[in-house]
Amino acid sequence: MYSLTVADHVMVAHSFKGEEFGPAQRVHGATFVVEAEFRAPKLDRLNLLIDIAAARVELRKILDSFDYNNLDELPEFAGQNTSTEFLCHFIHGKLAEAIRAGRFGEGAKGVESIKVLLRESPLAWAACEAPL
Ligand SMILES: Nc1nc2c(c(=O)[nH]1)N=C([C@H](O)[C@H](O)COP(=O)(O)OP(=O)(O)OP(=O)(O)O)CN2
Repeated sequence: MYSLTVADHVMVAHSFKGEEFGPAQRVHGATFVVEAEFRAPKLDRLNLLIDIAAARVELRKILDSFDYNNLDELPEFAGQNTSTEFLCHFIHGKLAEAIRAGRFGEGAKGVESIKVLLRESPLAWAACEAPL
């Protein structure tokens, strides 16, 4: 199995509902480092898993849809606790959609699974991994 990972980052504000969150019930900021790992059992005719530039562009587009925003105010996230885990799943869904829509090009047809990992600090991170 091959894997290819691209990374970027996103800056947001958000708050959480639930006493379990303590001070994080108040609006606070977060800068997430985002890693998207694509896996495929074989390479395309150019010996690529997917084109790195295409992957970076698509990941950036997804992050731009909520970068520098208060997630509490975006209809897309209404009623959700936008936890690190939740955002991993959200980004995973958007990347899977982009691959299915052919926005990663022909080579991406071989991609079997994606893992999205978000680091919310050097001490804590979460990931969501699922087949396409
Ligand atoms: N499973 C998760 N737990 C928490 C997340 C998360 O995304 N997934 N996020 C937060 C907060 O947004 C923030 O990152 C940390 O808030 P904080 O209140 O400092 O929480 P800590 O658990 O680190 O520390 P406390 O001792 O509870 O204050 C919180 N949890």
